[in-house]
Amino acid sequence: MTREPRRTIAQHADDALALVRPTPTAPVPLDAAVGSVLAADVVSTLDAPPFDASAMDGYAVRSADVAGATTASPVVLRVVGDVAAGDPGGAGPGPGEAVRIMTGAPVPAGADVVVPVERTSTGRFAPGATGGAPTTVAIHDASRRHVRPCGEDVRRGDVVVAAGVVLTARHVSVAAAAGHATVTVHRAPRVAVLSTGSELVAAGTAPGPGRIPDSNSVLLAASARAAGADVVRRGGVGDAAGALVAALDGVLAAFDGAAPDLLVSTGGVSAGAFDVVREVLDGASRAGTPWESAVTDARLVAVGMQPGKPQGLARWRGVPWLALPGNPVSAFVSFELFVRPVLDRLRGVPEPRRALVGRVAGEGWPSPAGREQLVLVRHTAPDGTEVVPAGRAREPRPGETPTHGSGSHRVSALAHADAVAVVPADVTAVEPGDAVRVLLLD
Ligand SMILES: Nc1nc2c(c(=O)[nH]1)N[C@H]1C(S)=C(S)[C@@H](COP(=O)(O)OP(=O)(O)OC[C@H]3O[C@@H](n4cnc5c(N)ncnc54)[C@H](O)[C@@H]3O)O[C@H]1N2
Ligand code: MOO
Repeated sequence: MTREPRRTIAQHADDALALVRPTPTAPVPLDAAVGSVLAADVVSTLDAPPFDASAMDGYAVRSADVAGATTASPVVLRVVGDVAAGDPGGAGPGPGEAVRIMTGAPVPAGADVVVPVERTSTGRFAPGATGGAPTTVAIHDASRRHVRPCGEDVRRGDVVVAAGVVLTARHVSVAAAAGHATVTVHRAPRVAVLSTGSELVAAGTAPGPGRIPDSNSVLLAASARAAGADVVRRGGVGDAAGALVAALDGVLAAFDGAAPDLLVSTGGVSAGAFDVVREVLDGASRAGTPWESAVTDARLVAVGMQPGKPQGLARWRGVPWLALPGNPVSAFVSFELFVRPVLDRLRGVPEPRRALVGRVAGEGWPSPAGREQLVLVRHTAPDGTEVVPAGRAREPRPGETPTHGSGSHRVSALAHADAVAVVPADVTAVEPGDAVRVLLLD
């Protein structure tokens, strides 16, 4: 029997990350850029505001005219014009004069104060232009300026959004305000997801004897898509090397002929007689086969973790390939620990690893010696710090013999978890009240 090299989670994550580089960059319209990673700083081409602008609907006046105006002792000015938002500005008030001005309009030359309409004898503006309105106005209070100075918020040349962020609606709105119609982003990673196993049937199909629904390819494809990837999915590849080789070659052309950036498979990596991914990756089995030269950098490893121990990585005709185990919870934690950081690196995230956060165990549980344990947990209160094992759809009934092991087949817990606790290898029991570190799930 050959023993696989034993790796820690951190080592295997490093090995996986080393397979990929960020995708190429290109300018993309703002509406299409949300969710992508910004590849170049957004530098403002404009001042914001681009001119001294009124912050209020009111009258633009000269401060020297209105100093000390009060309701009891107002200053009366002659109204000589209008300036609305979008007007270019134009002639300002002379001494003893006021110009009606609207919020966002450029403050005309000569004026340096805007008096809100409520602080004047007008009280409120009727809709429409000045015609017919009073030609004088009494100013009751000009103690505040209500002018937004040019460049107060942003100066031309300022970096308004820094490279490396995952763009949201907020970021692209700032890019628009800064004068841009496009931003430069990394291309979405192209990811092909394959699930292997002759027992698998497509979701929604009645399984029949010995068969089960293919939930892993749904999980991995949806997870990759939510992480910003373009995804093709090939579910239920049969447990024969030829079928897997054909499926791998098939997905190489599935993105309109462009090569994927990453292949992710589940199943077939452990010790079974029909573990087809192992067969294709394993050097001894590969020798002399038609796919011998298609596989490079292949490693089948035992990672010191539970669940998720058997893992593979390689390149298939040069394309990075992460081979995850088939048990559903194993596939899930493998995605979070190994695939997600690889996707993040591909799409240009500068720090592809997620930080763990501190929580408190609300219940205890046993943990295997010598392996890091990944436990699906849930918070007991929405904003709380206490977590408990996420559980599953139902507990054993009286008289039922509970199964042993890590429970990596119990798919239903995935619907209850909102975090994964990462228990160090030297811990053999988590006690209620213990500090635990968790990976928060989206
Ligand atoms: N003799 C040994 N047997 C096993 C070992 C071992 O070290 N020695 N390791 C166990 C561990 S740990 C794991 S994890 C599994 C991983 O096995 P594979 O990656 O080869 O996965 P499969 O055998 O194909 O499947 C395991 C399990 O998961 C179900 N499965 C597979 N694919 C899907 C899918 N797409 N959707 C839903 N469920 C899926 C499959 O039916 C099996 O029940 O190996 C242990 N065995
Ligand atoms: O390590 Mo396996 O992934 O126990 O279930």
